[in-house]
Amino acid sequence: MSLTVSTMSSLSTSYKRVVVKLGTSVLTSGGECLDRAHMVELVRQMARLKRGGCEVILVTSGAIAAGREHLGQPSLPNNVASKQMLAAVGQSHLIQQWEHLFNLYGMHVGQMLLTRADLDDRERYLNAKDTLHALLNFGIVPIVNENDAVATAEIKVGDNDNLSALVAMLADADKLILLTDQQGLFTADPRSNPQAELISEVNRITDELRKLAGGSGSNLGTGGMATKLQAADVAQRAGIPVAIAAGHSEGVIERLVLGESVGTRFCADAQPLDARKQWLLAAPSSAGSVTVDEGAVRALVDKGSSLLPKGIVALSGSFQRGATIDICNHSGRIIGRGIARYDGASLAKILGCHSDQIEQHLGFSYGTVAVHRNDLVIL
Ligand SMILES: Nc1ncnc2c1ncn2[C@@H]1O[C@H](COP(=O)(O)OP(=O)(O)O)[C@@H](O)[C@H]1O
Ligand SMILES: N[C@@H](CCC(=O)OP(=O)(O)O)C(=O)O
Repeated sequence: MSLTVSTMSSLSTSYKRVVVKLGTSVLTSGGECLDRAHMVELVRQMARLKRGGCEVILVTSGAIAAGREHLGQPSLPNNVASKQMLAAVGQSHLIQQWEHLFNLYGMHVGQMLLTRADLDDRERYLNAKDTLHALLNFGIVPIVNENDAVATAEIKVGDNDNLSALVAMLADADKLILLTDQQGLFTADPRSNPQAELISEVNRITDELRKLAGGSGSNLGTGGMATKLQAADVAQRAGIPVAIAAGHSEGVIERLVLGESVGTRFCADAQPLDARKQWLLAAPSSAGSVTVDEGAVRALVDKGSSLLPKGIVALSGSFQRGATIDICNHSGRIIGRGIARYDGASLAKILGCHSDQIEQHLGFSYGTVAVHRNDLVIL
């Protein structure tokens, strides 16, 4: 069978670029193998979208499931090495499937396997961005997954929900669609709470809402609703609206981009963070942390001020000037992340100091702030 683009109708939408994330639960339909019939249907919808002038980026899970399938569902220890081995086997089969299916619709695909380390420093982040945009400019569908085979705890994003939010930012997407095995976010995990109700719209992600979102109810998925909410939070703040919906609802991608209310919708923030702060929010792992006093918390959170050495009470990690550091409150909760204007050793000498004492303590000064508000994002 060979379809061509000319045999298909297109779909007219106001969106210019969407990221579609497909969880393992959708790609396997809850079973042990990739559900190829359903994958065709999802590609059909994405192809229609593309034909209507909307670029599509696919973030796909399923490498581990595909590896298990290809090796005949071996019984392996449930450890990282087994998962990495399965992902190494499965990723090539997964991308082959996607390539084959998109080719049926006359479309080319390009594979991008990322880890957090690839997005950690701003230059690498911008490189990844360039590649993504080059694929899109060439009319190619980028297909992204985490590079599980090499990702260790320190360098991995860890779940494809958060990865899809990073990709949506990299791509400057105007919609992020997270497809899973539930209709959306419920008031409790519907697997264990049949009375749970679907939440159709979320303006702000609050701590109460986070408490409703549990982990994965299956042993195939990673992260469950908790990571989907983290992803929605990041995307919202970058000005990207998000939908969580069921991958098996009929025509779900088409209906979402046509503006139909399907699943749970997260509105984009009216005042999105600028590009540099988006990167800070999303990408870096931090090289150290500072603990700040309550006055500093108020100044940072309520007034949007810079962090001064005076507000810092403790410091950990040995970091360079220019490193990304976490900012914690007295109970150790990370309240922000920013770029240090002083290296850790110097900062340790001036914490608690008034601005006019800095030079006296160090014999030099890079200015009065420890983390400038332009280099600071509140979490
Ligand atoms: N409040 C909630 N609403 C909906 N689903 C929830 C909730 N809390 C936990 N879950 C679980 O999250 C699962 C979806 O996440 P996950 O298994 O990681 O799927 P995917 O492979 O699509 O990423 C659901 O099957 C459900 O059991
Ligand atoms: N990168 C892994 C999937 C990780 C993940 O987040 O899975 P899921 O929760 O099903 O989206 C894989 O390809 O198997």
